[in-house]
Amino acid sequence: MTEKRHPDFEDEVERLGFTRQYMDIVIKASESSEENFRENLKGALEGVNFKDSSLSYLNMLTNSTLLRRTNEEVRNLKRNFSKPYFARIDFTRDETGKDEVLYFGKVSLFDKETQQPIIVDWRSPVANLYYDGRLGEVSYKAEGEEYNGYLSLKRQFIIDEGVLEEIRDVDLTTTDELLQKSLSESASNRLTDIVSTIQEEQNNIIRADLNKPIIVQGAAGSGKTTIALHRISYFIYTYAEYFSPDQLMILAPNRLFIDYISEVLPELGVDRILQTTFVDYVKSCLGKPLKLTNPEEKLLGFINDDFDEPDMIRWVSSFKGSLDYRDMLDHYLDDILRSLLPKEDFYVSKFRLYKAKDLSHLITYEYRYLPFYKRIDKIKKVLQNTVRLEKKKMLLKVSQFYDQKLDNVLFKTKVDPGKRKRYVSKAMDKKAELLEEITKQSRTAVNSYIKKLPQHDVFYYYKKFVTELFPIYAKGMLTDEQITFFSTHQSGLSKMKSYELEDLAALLYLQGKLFGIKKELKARNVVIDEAQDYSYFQLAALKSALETDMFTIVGDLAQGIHSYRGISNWNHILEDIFPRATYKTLQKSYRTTIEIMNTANQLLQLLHLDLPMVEPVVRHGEVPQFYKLHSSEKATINAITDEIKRLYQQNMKTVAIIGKTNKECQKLAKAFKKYSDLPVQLLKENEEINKEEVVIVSSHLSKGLEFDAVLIYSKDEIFTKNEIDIKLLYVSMTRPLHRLLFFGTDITNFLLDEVNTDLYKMKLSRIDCLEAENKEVG
Ligand SMILES: Nc1ncnc2c1ncn2[C@@H]1O[C@H](COP(=O)(O)OP(=O)(O)OP(=O)(O)O)[C@@H](O)[C@H]1O
Repeated sequence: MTEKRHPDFEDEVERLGFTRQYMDIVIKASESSEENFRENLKGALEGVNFKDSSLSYLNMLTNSTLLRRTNEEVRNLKRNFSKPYFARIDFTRDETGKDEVLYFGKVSLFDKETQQPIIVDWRSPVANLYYDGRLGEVSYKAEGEEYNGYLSLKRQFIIDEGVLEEIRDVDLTTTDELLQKSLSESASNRLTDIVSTIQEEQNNIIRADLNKPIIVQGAAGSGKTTIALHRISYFIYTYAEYFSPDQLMILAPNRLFIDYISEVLPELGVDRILQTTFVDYVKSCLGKPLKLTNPEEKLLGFINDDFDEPDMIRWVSSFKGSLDYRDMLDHYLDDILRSLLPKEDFYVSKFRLYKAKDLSHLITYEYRYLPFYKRIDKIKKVLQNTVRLEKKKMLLKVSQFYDQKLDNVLFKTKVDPGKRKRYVSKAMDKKAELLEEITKQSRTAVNSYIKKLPQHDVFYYYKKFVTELFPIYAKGMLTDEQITFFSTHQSGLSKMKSYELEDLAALLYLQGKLFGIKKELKARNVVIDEAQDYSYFQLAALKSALETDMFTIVGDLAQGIHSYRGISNWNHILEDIFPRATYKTLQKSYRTTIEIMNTANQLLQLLHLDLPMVEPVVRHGEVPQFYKLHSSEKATINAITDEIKRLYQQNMKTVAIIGKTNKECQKLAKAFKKYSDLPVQLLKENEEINKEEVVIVSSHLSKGLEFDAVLIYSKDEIFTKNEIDIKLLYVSMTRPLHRLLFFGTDITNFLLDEVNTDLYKMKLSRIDCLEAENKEVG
């Protein structure tokens, strides 16, 4: 049922030709002036047979303006010109009994004459039939209505540079060959879109209720990042009228990762979305530079067992990420609010225009929907309005009062003229003085009144809390030992005028509650990747500051290398932070081979997490191989270089060497520069990956990335059987698409002694073999 012998092949070639010509004409119509368009069209139409369409040459000429599209649409058409669609379905609609033939691609295109779709966008509701529907009776939903019908054909196309290469009809028995083909290809160092091979379980996540948050626990390589990006694309398409892409935000673990996903964004039409990291985002929200201790140092401290009191350090980190900490801050916020309530009534001159009690009521109740200092702004406006309204009245009252007095004196004949004169002059002075006072105070009273209220920034409030007030709020909740440790820890940071990553949730939370977040930073829909490394409070603070629960949260607890500050289960998040969320899991891994996944799965079991084993999509490869390091550095580098060259010969395009920590990687990179002719790139967090070079990257930074082949290297730093190490090793082992090699002083460096021996191979490098042969000959 494949290749060029397919009976419909010629028809499909013709259809593809027609589609491309139509696209070409639309592009030209949109880009050129009317006159040029006519000229161009003559050329474009030569030899084109529009037998399938009702378009005629004349029609096209008269409709040239109708063909015009927006710049964005033209850009999309151009982008997809070489591969306009990837699939087709034949669907007979119950309602009308009509047969519909629909081609799915990454743009939509309509025949202006017949109003028939030439290409249907993969995000349209009817495309669900392709992703979800088996052949036979099927249905799909669009705008709340259900449509039924009969699906008689599902066809996939492989089109390369505008040429139809293959057709495959998918039925119940055939496996998804397009998926197999796509998975066997090599990694480009950038994520790609998968619209033509989205699987049913993934489609369910992409299209899950867009009005609800979603949390996805997905195995390594199950497509979480990819699916999250496709869901945004689907969201933008569905809500194009209500949302603009700049109201969405992607939070990625680091800059390197943003670069890694950046290629897929324009392909999916979502490149206008704000892409940032949690740290950068919080910094923008706080609006002031802040010094942050290097979070990796803490991770390394745990990895290397550097801390005197590791349990307490771990406790502080996890406490600052907990909802208990948030609750404590809520009590503190109650007290801050109390401190902001006015103590004095508001006067202009002798006139009391507002009672403090009433203003407090406004702050506490009427404006409770606003951040505290926004409420004060409101109060300011209320007072300014009141003054404006009352000013005339006050002036009048004073004038009338003194005029009356003066009248009385002037008409009292018995009064001594000298006395009267003095009285009049005094009264007139008093009147003038009061009028002036009212006029002046009307201008200044509000500002001076508001100025008396506490005016501090978020850093002041937070610092006061952690360095002074903490024991008060923590009393009864924490032990004395914990309180003392916390206070000392924070004072140390404060002395260095520094914060640590774990403080950012609290700072963001306080900022949101006290001052609010600037409009341009207030995303209405947020995607969080690698969410297992977030703390509960980080998620709660984002939700609170952004005032929305529209989050797409994807992660994998098995890769939670920051679990000392991160989350350990999704239930807590579902119950306490996002109760409206849909929860889904992805168990299939699309990245790597069965052989590599089997080995990684055995490590996963050491973690005793309540997670099922990862199911690799059926794709075989070589079992992972272990190579023993040489005693001489030079010989080791030679052996590794030789193996990498062999990998390149086997068409592995991207190769990475992963070491446990950056220190191990630095040493290796140095040795490589000395002894190897292969160019290497020691990857840093803010760098782009260079495809041409062998990437050397530390295990924690490799999270989320993928390469054709991965060598895990361990000389000075071994992976021990503690939780962080197992996770780091698991992350490293799940990066390759095709090949996994271990280079170490012993198999125990990689916990391979915990793995069935048939799941990996002990190998001698070619250089070792040669040496062994030489010895024998000798
Ligand atoms: N349906 C699919 N068709 C083709 N390729 C797919 C599909 N789903 C996932 N992939 C590929 O599998 C690989 C892993 O995807 P992705 O990086 O999104 O997974 P992940 O769950 O985020 O992984 P990790 O947690 O390990 O970082 C990518 O190369 C992606 O293109």
